[in-house]
Amino acid sequence: MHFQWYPGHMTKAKRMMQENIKLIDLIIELVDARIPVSSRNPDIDELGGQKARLILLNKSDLASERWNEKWEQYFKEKGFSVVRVNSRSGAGIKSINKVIQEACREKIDRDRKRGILNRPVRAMVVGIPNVGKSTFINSLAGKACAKTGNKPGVTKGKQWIRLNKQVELLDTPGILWPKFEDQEVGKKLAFIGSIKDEILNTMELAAELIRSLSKSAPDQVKHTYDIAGSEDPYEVLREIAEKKHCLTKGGELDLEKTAALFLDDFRGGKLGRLTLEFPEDYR
Ligand SMILES: Nc1nc2c(ncn2[C@@H]2O[C@H](COP(=O)(O)OP(=O)(O)OP(=O)(O)O)[C@@H](O)[C@H]2O)c(=O)[nH]1
Repeated sequence: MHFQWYPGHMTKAKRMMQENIKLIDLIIELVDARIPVSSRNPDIDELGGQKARLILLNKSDLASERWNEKWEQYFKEKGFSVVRVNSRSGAGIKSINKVIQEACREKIDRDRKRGILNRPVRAMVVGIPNVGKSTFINSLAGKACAKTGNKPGVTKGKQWIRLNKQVELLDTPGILWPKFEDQEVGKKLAFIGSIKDEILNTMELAAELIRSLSKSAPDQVKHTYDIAGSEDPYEVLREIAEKKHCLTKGGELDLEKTAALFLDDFRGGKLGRLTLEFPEDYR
């Protein structure tokens, strides 16, 4: 299975990010809690230089809570501030302001020593496509926020969202590109739906996901669909098709449709909260 992306967009996005990073104190990086490493682009570590760093384990509602905790610990050990969030419901969002202040403590102290008081921290949200950047910004900013920008002293063309007296957020998130060269990474991104399905073989992808879950969460598929659960992933698709009466017009089992349904169920959390990669594989 091969995955592709569009190199032109990547270069432009990287350039924009390099320009924007100069303006900010803190990088808020969203990752998908189900695949916290595969949904990052390690280039951000180099681009970010000395900036304060906050990692948000977003879509934490779709990942296993036990593994969310372990991943939080993993990133903290690497020197990041970390918060688990569900940007859709707003869970975890309230604690962010305090964490931002802590993450930027050095900068705030430095300012204070120079006699600069109450200069807001400036932050930028970054992450791969579909990780939830817009949802997060809306959730954090809420309705009460006012857009600043295009005023004297504010960089022309940049829009800042004033979250409160202490924090301003660049209103356009930075798009990072995942590491598609690694086929394992590409596969996981496809599982969570971050690569367009049209360029992928749905049945093959569903079979791969079934294979992967049979190792990490062996009973989940069986329980969800109340099936015996064969060793062969294509047989599992057949079992699901039978249970769901997923048939073609000619009355045959419609495995293509079943595969799409299965992937939708997984992505929507109907199979339960499932994490697809684990910290011990990245130590
Ligand atoms: N379950 C769940 N869904 C989420 C969460 N955050 C975002 N989503 C959903 O994920 C999808 C993508 O969210 P967006 O905010 O559009 O993602 P984005 O990173 O701005 O995407 P691009 O514009 O492609 O860069 C939407 O369907 C959101 O509703 C979350 O914490 N939990």
